[in-house]
Amino acid sequence: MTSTPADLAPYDALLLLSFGGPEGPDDVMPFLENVTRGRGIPRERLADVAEHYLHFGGRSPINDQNRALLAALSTELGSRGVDLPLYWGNRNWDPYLTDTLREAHEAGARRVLAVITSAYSSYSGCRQYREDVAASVIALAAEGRAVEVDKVRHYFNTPGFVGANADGVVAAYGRLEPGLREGARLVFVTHSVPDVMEEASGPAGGAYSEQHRQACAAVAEEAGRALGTTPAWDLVYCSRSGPPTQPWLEPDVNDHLRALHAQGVPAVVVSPVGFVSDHMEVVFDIDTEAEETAREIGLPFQRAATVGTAPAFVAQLVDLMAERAEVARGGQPGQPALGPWGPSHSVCPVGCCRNTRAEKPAACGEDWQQPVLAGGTTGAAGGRDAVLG
Ligand SMILES: CC1=C(CCC(=O)O)c2cc3nc(cc4[nH]c(cc5[nH]c(cc1n2)c(C)c5CCC(=O)O)c(CCC(=O)O)c4C)C(CCC(=O)O)=C3C
Ligand SMILES: [Fe+2]
Repeated sequence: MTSTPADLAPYDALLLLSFGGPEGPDDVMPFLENVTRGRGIPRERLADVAEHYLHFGGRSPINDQNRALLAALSTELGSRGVDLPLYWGNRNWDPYLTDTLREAHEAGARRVLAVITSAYSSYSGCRQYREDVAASVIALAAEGRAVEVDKVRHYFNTPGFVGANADGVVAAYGRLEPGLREGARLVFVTHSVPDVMEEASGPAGGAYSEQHRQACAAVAEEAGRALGTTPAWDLVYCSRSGPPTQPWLEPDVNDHLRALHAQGVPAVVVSPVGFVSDHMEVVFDIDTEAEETAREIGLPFQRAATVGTAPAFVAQLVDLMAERAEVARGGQPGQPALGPWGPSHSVCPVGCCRNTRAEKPAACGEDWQQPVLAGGTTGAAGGRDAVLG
């Protein structure tokens, strides 16, 4: 484990940036309208998804999981002597990002380091958050507030993320009947995305599924060390939406379980490697639907834990913050990464995870420019202290 300087200079605040979710039945439709604004999701799909949330009392698990992650991060930061304020802001629900950044600015924050609750490159998992940050920073500049936001690199191939997933897989194998363990297939599941989003993901396209395959291979290999042999694995998808005419990544997890059963696979361990905690997709699409499919066809099924607040994952996120601060100071920190691609970029290249629908400014990228403050000065480092006194 790296030692973290108590000071994450030049940053003066930290941010957990997430998706947000409804907290009760009355929030469900307004939340879904926020999520799907301009995204071309059919109404029937919205009604279906509203049902998933209502099935759980209209409350998404995601906010409480983020609260737990914030608490775990605070403890880890505190144990390393870091006492920067840690904020939480969402794309689709309260606390909304702009309000959070305004509050941070009010309390004195000028350079904020963000961690996003998504491990992989894609428009939905990365650039859309960067667009949200840009929109918030621009809105605050119009109020005369200068805030700069950077993000940590993608963590799909970091030892802490891979290790925590591997621990979950090993524990799930341990819950299968002993006679079933050896032949049990390891089925990794992530969020499906439209083929066009997959093709635009990362700097050169195709990064979404490739990063997943690299993470899956690393998790399987690490789990294999504890299990005695590396399990055979597949990567499959859940939560397809959009019109049926639009191609999305396949196979769907339910179809895949049927196919495995037909091939004679005796059992499955399902690892939701695409999700950092037990989101609605995990508790509904996997624990409810896919589990039911497995039960229907008589396929023994164990679901591996998501990384959640696993200590190795939490420590990894704090390591990434320390690394990113060193990069911002002009240093060259070690950047541990498993698999062929090595460490992901800290600043997104131009065109990375391109928005295929519209061109919007995106923060944390090579082509991002801090907006001009109301009053005529830029918010860029150097000028801002003079402006704001
Ligand atoms: C790649 C990806 C992640 C990243 C993985 C990550 O960040 O972990 C992610 C996260 C999440 N997605 C979430 C919820 C929703 N996503 C939707 C719609 C969509 N997601 C997409 C992709 C992704 N989504 C796409 C391509 C669409 C179609 C519309 C569009 O092109 O934008 C819809 C609309 C209804 C529907 O279509 O299903 C909902 C309600 C929640 C909250 C869950 C909770 O409440 O616990 C979370 C964390
Ligand atoms: Fe989603």
